[in-house]
Amino acid sequence: MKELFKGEFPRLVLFDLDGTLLDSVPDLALAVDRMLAAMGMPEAGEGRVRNWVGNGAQMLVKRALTGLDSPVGNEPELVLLDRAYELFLEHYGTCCSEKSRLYPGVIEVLTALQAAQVNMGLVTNKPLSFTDALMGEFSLNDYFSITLGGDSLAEKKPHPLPLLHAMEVSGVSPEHTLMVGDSRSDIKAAQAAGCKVAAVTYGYNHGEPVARYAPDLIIDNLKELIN
Ligand SMILES: O=C(O)COP(=O)(O)O
Ligand SMILES: [Mg+2]
Repeated sequence: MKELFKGEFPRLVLFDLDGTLLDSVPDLALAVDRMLAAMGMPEAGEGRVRNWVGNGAQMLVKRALTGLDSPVGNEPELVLLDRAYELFLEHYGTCCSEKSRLYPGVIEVLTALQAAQVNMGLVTNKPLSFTDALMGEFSLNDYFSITLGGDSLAEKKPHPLPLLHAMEVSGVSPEHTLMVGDSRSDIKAAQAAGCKVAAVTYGYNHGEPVARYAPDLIIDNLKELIN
């Protein structure tokens, strides 16, 4: 990544959570399927849920209720959505760290960047309450000076607001900032915020290759950031 910053480390690295640091789909699928079962609907399964993660919990629930990747124009009824969302929150709260695991190299990379005095932030679309719980569970808190969830601000990724906010709070300009994520939302948010973006190939990008969104760097393993 240093090649993107004139041979230096960036001053600020913003990480996405789901699909970038944490393989969270097994537990998200568990909660979605428990929600669907409670509503008398057929289960979706991990394979389909994998394509539905990345735009926040509300959108995940909408996709699960409609079975559609893009439910815009086919919105579920509000009472149904409210009930389903409530059930999802309840179930995910009980299982969010059951099968989820950090990807290989995560702690090594965060430790190396911290040692190099790079400022780090976590910018996820996951609701903040679950984000906080998972960060505690996986001992991630000490690495990040700022954590933003999908419900922390008025907009979430792909809107640039959370990235711009993290930069402002950290006192670092876009030209010295790198976003690291797994989906088109991360890439689009970074491009709109004017910072560089590295995309991992192993995460959840709605079944599309990340290259389609032209990130500045594509990596198969997080450790490539520090090599
Ligand atoms: O949609 C989600 O909740 C996951 O969000 P993230 O990939 O931004 O961490
Ligand atoms: Mg992600």
